[in-house]
Amino acid sequence: MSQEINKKKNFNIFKSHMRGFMSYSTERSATIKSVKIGLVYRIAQILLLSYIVGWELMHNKGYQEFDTVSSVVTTKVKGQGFLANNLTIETNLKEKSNEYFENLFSLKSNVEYHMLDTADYVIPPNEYNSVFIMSNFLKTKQTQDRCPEESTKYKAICQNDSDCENLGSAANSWNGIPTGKCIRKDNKTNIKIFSWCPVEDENDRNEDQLIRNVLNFTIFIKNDIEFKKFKKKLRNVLPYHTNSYLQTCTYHEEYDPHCPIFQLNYILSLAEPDIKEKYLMMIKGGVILIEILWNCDFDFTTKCLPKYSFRRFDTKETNTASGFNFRFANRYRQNNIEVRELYKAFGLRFIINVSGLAGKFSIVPLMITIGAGIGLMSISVIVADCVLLHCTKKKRLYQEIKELDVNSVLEKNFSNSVRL
Ligand SMILES: Nc1ncnc2c1ncn2[C@@H]1O[C@H](COP(=O)(O)OP(=O)(O)OP(=O)(O)O)[C@@H](O)[C@H]1O
Repeated sequence: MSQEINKKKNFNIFKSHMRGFMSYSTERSATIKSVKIGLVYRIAQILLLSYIVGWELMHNKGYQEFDTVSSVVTTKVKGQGFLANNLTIETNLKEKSNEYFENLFSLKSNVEYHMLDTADYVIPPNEYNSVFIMSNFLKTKQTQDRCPEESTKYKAICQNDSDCENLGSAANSWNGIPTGKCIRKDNKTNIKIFSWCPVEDENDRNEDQLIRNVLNFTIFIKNDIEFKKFKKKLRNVLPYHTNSYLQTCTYHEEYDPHCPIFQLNYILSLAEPDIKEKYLMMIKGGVILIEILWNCDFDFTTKCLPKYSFRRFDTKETNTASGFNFRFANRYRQNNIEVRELYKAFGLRFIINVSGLAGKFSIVPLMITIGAGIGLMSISVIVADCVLLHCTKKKRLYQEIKELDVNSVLEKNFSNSVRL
């Protein structure tokens, strides 16, 4: 008995599923004369239309196809740097006034100078999308020998030879190999090492290691770009930029925004507005990003001009690991002994970053934007339907009209005709 009931139940479920599956809903148009619904519908239409035309078509240039920039950058630095003899820098730099720093880097009439040019202070001479200008350095003439380790190194100071044992990993950052002995020099007793001697001494810093006049150096940035899709090649050296023009112009945001020659002082004043920080950067080193932006619209013109911006990339002066420096050495033989001049170079690393996007009218993106816009317009119907079916007094009636069940109408009509 119960088996038969179950069978019947399953058959009924199957029948209702089949009825659902075998039904078809078709669109039906119903005109509702209501100011409120009409207003909601039109406002939704206007908003969508202004979004499609204003934002997608006009602002996002939905009628254009785009291409990103491919670029090559080369640089050339010019300017005369000077080393002044026998003047010392004071150590408490952070407490010094701006005038003190200005004095350090400016030229003075009463001192003897040693001149440096681009081949001396640009290291290495040529780099990809980057240039390093040395503004300060520490030079140590060295030979292979045994000498005291620098006092600032961890565990480098000793009292007697027994202190030279069990150094562990402390000696990893040292200048040479510990010999296991102490050595006394200049009223200090330090561990003796086998190394390039004498070792570099950070505390022995003279003003003559600062390169004066650095702020007046100029960088010529030659930037060639290409938008492959549009077969367009452009450069930041413009047709009216003659050699004599390039030798005299310097970039200025307002007065000469297209001159590709940049004065260091101008770049630094935009990248680091704090004057003291600017000078500390030249003493301890720093990194500056030069951004070149090519945003081009080739609809009505084939011309396009770059925009430059400058910002400091490294973190400002902190007590640990601030600044930017590296070492290099010049080697030669003197009296048949190998000698090297070790340079610890501090300076400004300029990184040049080129980005850009070009757009040009094309029928395909225009059609895609219009098609997507037409699709979006149906949202206005959804909004009006929502208000109609859920926020009006006659919502039940509207729901019935909207979701009309044809079978029930047919049944009603049939019973009416029978009655007649
Ligand atoms: N950093 C710079 N500051 C000022 N002028 C520059 C700078 N770099 C190049 N110039 C000048 O721009 C012009 C074009 O430079 P480019 O390097 O193409 O030619 P160049 O004849 O090899 O230059 P040069 O021999 O003077 O280094 C030259 O007149 C050059 O002197």
